[in-house]
Amino acid sequence: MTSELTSAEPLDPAELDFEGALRPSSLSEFVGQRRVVGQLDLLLRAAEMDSRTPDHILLAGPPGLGKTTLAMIVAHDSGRALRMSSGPAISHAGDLAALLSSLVPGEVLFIDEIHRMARSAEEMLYLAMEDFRIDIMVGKGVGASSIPLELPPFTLVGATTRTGLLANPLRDRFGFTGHLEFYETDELLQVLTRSASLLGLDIPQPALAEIAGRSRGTPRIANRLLRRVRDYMTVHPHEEARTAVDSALALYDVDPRGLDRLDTSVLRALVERFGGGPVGVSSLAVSLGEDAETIEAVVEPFLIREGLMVRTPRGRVATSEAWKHLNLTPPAADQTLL
Ligand SMILES: Nc1ncnc2c1ncn2[C@@H]1O[C@H](COP(=O)(O)OP(=O)(O)OP(=O)(O)O)[C@@H](O)[C@H]1O
Repeated sequence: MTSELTSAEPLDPAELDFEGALRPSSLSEFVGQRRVVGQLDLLLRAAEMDSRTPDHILLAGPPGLGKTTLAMIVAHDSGRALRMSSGPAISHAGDLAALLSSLVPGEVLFIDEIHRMARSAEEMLYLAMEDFRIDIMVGKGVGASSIPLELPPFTLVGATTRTGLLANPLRDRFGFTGHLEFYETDELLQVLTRSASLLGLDIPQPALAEIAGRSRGTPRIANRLLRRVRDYMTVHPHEEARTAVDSALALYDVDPRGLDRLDTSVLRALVERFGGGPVGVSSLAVSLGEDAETIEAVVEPFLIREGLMVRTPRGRVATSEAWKHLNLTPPAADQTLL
């Protein structure tokens, strides 16, 4: 299991409060993701000039990159109310019907992990997104009938870590899909500088830059590491800031490149148990007792971006860089795929 510190998911209520306090509330405060931010800005401004509800928006990317934050900003910047739900909370069509029928005109409906919504609800959503109406089934069997229900116009913002799991008809009904990318280190430094100032922490830039470089390209993780470094500095007030960062992060198994315990164990399994691959993600997951979806949605995108793993039609393969990172000798060139 991954540790609390390096998991890209929000975990407990204290964590959520902490995240809430650091969340940027407008597009101008949102660091990075320039392409998606520019596209969203245009979409919102055009809708405002035409006095209509903005098109439905799909936000895709690994956890902790700012999908929920952007959904909140869409509501805030367009002066609309926001309703929040998530795919796992919509376990049948009735849940979605209740949600949709209680929307106020123009409201922004955010559905996190939309790929995990029940299939029957997904089908109901097609009509709701396109025509702002749903058909409610009454009764069962031969006596069943459907009652059409008009909905107020609304903007759906869906978030997913797995676009591939969304049915095409659902994907096609979003007017815009924004793909969020991992952040560059200098962008994470901006996130951390802002967070440190909001939290009233006096941490020098080189120490913040070190945290930024070890945050897996993810603002949520950057903020969480900052919190642990702050704890460390509270307990060891005389330690120099840059050394304190190294000590705090070593304590939580964050390696110099930002790989956490789960990243390292996936890489190790790939190299040591499967000779560097190719291997299927489900075999990797079973060998580690981990969830295949977590590996696919959280670990893999980061290892691929770091140039440590590649996806091939035959499975996942460790690059020679991965062997080096683990201080192991790669097999002879004629045996490696890369
Ligand atoms: N671009 C950004 N600038 C500053 N802070 C950010 C940015 N993106 C995310 N954050 C910070 O990271 C935290 C996590 O972001 P958020 O909850 O929006 O991620 P998410 O992609 O929705 O994750 P999940 O898919 O797990 O819900 C937020 O509390 C916010 O403080």
